[in-house]
Amino acid sequence: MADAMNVLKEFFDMQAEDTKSGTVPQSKGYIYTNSTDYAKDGVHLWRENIKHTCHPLEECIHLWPDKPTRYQEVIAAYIVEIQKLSSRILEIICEGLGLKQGYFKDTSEVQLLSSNFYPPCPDPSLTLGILPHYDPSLLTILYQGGATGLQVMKDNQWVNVGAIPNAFVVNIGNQLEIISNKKLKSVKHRVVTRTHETRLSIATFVNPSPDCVIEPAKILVSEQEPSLYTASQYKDYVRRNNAFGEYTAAIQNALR
Ligand SMILES: O=C(O)CCC(=O)C(=O)O
Ligand SMILES: [Fe+2]
Repeated sequence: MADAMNVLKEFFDMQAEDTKSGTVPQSKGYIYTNSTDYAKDGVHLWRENIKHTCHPLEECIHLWPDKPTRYQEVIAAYIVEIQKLSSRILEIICEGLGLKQGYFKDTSEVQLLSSNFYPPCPDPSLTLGILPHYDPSLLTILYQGGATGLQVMKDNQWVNVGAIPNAFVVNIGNQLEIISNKKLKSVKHRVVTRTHETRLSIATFVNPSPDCVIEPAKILVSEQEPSLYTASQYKDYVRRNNAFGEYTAAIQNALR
């Protein structure tokens, strides 16, 4: 975990030196953004971000940044562990919902990494690190080191998520809400900025493969509890909801 954080910090430090403002959206590879492009973003978020797909690992690893030189090796090792962790968590959720073993195998194949670097912000009242949103994933495994800033919506109030070093935050995403027919609820969250602290986070979205049909599990639907969602292929869901904002198309291409 520490290695992954270090290599991402180095990556963000290198961008500060040699990247033009705005974005490097590529149809394959990775997407780096540093919201300094006011006009285009509309909202000025206080963060830099890198996104790339991690599945299948052996096919996409060479499309990731090659500087710092250890990036590919370190992040691949991190992703392999995250994949094991998310499979375990999904097995337990599966059991908890009373679904048959292995129910999530096909729906949890694709990992998408999204890492954010939030510099200190001179006036946190003026901007956010990331706007309130729900994750379009099945699950999100978030590592935030010991940093604060993440908040979740609970009973109509923003609640700070404790900054526990060496702990992962596990967010339920929209797909798990659909499959569980809302027994599990996708969590609304945001990141606030801090005057003196930096924040580096690594979110790994555990996503269904694009063709996978997502719908409430049959066993969770009955006359008393009718289905609350219609079936949809994950790729259609992503397109319809513009799930990754202006990078939706680039990410869809990368996942193909
Ligand atoms: O940077 C964070 O801690 C939050 C990231 C997040 O919510 C996201 O990428 O969806
Ligand atoms: Fe999120």
